[in-house]
Amino acid sequence: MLRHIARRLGSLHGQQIFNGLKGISPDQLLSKEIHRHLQSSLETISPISTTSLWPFSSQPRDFSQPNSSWSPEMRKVYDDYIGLCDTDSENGEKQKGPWRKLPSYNRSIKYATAGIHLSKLIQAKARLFTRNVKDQGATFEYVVFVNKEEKRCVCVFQAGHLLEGAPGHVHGGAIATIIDTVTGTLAGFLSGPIMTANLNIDYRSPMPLGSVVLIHSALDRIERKKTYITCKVTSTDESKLYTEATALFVSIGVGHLFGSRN
Ligand SMILES: CCCCCCCCCCCC(=O)SCCNC(=O)CCNC(=O)[C@H](O)C(C)(C)COP(=O)(O)OP(=O)(O)OC[C@H]1O[C@@H](n2cnc3c(N)ncnc32)[C@H](O)[C@@H]1OP(=O)(O)O
Repeated sequence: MLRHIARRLGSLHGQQIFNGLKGISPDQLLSKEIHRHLQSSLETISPISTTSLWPFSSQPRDFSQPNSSWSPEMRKVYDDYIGLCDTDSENGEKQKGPWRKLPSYNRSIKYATAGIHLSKLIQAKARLFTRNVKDQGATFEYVVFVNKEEKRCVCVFQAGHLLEGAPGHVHGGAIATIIDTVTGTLAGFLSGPIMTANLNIDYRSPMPLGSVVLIHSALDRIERKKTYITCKVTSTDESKLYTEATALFVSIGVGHLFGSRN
């Protein structure tokens, strides 16, 4: 199917996409591309050439950029981590930092080369659960920073008013969602395409709506197809523990999503 779609796109775009897929199975295609993009800078998608006839934008929107709904606390933690990321110095040289901010799109497929175009063709109405509400600040505001060397990440998360569970506090399912997302992002970054097999959560303290918290995730171990991640959710000064979790992700070929076992 992907080759068929690429053939149609390729006819619009100088055969670029289809030629790139020759000899590669759909499984290999997305596995390779998604993994390569996650492992590399994750900064931009390689855009395919566009013509004025092409109705779609070629750059996906990064949802993990500051916006007016962010509290000063959210912005301060974000700025602190940005200060630890790769930067361009005044003389134009790259300065290495231990952290990297990951972009966040409203569909995972957008991480793949030409994924923004494929996303218009495959289940076009689908949206990532955590990025499906347009009202900024209403649900999940979050940014993930990853430290590749230490195989861990930190997510700055501001919980919006539509995430209520117990009165005035964040729903346990919403907390599970953001934990699944952050631990899954780290597992995907380290191991390529994965799915959640197991998620264990201990809720230690209620999290007030509007809270800004840190979600610390780290690799525990990798055994064959299994990637084990540990997770702690704390206040931004790390004095308060809200939640602890462990997660198991199993590596998949993309064919797994279409019913084939490999
Ligand atoms: C893109 C970036 C940004 C994107 C940012 C977004 C990130 C979002 C991340 C969210 C991800 C999700 O929510 S995913 C949605 C929720 N998850 C699902 O729907 C998954 C449904 N389950 C499945 O499809 C399957 O059961 C799998 C893939 C989990 C496992 O497939 P399988 O076919 O059973 O795997 P199999 O090869 O037999 O097993 C491999 C090894 O894992 C072990 N194993 C398998 N399942 C389990 C289990 N539940 N608990 C313990 N161990 C297990 C086996 O014993 C074996 O161990 P050994 O013999 O090697 O010792």
